[in-house]
Amino acid sequence: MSPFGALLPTSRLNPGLNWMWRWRNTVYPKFGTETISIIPYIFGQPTICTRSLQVAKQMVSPKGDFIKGEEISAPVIEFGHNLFSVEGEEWKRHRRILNPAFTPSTYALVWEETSHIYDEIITSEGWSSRSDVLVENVTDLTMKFALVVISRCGFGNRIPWDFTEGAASSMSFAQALVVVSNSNLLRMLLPRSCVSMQIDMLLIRIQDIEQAFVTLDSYMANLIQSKRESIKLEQENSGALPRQTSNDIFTHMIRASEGEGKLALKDSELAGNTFLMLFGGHDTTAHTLQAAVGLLALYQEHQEEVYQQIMEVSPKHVSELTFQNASRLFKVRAAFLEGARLFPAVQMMLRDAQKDSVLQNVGPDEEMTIPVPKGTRLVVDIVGVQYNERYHPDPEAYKLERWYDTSENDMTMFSFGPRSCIGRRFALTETTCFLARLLRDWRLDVILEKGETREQWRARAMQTKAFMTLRVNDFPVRLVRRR
Ligand code: HEM
Repeated sequence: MSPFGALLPTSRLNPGLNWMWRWRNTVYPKFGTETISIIPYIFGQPTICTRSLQVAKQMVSPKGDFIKGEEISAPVIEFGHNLFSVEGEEWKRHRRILNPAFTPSTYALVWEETSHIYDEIITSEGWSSRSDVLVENVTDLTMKFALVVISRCGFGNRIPWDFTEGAASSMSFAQALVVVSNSNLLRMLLPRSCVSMQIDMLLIRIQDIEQAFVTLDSYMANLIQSKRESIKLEQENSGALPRQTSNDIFTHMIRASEGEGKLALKDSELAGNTFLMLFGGHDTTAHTLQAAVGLLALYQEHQEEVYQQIMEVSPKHVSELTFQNASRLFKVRAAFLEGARLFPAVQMMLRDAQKDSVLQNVGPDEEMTIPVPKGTRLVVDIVGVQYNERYHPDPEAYKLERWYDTSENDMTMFSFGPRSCIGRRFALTETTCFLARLLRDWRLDVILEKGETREQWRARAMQTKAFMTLRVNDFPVRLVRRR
């Protein structure tokens, strides 16, 4: 469970990053408990992992015993400290600055933009006159979709669906973001001197990684500069600019970076939070949406049920699918949440014990406690929690009704308590709108191989790979026009 171990594949000798998903049904039953420890053979610190919510809540409590140590936040602080990486009073300051950017008016904007983006997809991809469309790689579609949404609603940057950028450089911003999110761990481990050498394939790849960081750095610097200019202009012309330029998350951050006192962001923190919002607001949502689309395409009867609800909400015209009507689309939201339960993009949450401490209620005997020496790594196994039959009976089964009557506190895929995901409603809004629009127009279906059953498709296509986030392997889907 070290950065080095995380780079190696999951095997009996090394848990790697994918063990939680691969061993989800075996590892805890094997030891007869919901909290286990991993002790390294050769070097490294011991790790305590749990799939019990009682124990998990103690691990992520902001009380102060367990924190995101340097190694844990390293992959997201390349550009500066941010809301994810800081602790205690610093965390409260970052959260107070960013909270006002996540309001109902932000979500109304997210809904409106998602709807526009869907219309742009239909025209730009040439789907408007087609009765049948093959989406060769769902990940490409959902990654681009989530990137365009966060650019428009997070950064007030209204890039069109068919954007082409980076013409002058050899790597586009979108590619750079993907390379950076996939390679942070590798970059942390490799000495920078490797970067100037081009000996073999591996080192050429390292050069790509470096270029991705440079591309992203310069993109973010441009973004910050042009936003500062547009805010200045907006102040001069007060109100003459469109709403998106003044109500997005980024504007809140820039204003804080120009302020003074308690609620001010330093320049490095502005860059750090910019990266965090781009990455956190994009990668997680895209991979969860991909899983949700695959599962809906697989389970036709559930898809039909969701479709019926969409038609009840918008019987006459698509314009009836409004933000105000979003709460009536609870089956659509459930399809996203069940995708996120079965394939949680954030598969684990890590903390380090900063002093000797104790974990309470460690099963199977509820009274049991275990000592946690200072320096121990703690892991909330979100896959384990979400496949725990105590919380989700028949955990491998795809059941949308699990989510019909739930509160936000039950959505463990977004964490729990004060440090839970600040972008939860943002993600739920964009994905509910996108799925509602897509399913209203198209019936989704998987592409089976000759003689393959639907369950065999699930076992083949819906395997995972883990980088900074957990994701399902690439797969195609077919869209068959309904109207
Ligand atoms: C399906 C989509 C998403 C999932 C599954 C997800 C999951 C999570 C989880 C589990 C955490 C807690 C991590 C920890 O404590 O170690 C978290 C934190 C965070 N997420 Fe998300 N997230 C999603 C979408 C978003 C979006 C759209 C944004 C921004 C627009 C975002 C921004 C953040 C930030 C800034 C934090 C740190 C919060 C803090 O420490 O106070 N996330 N997310």
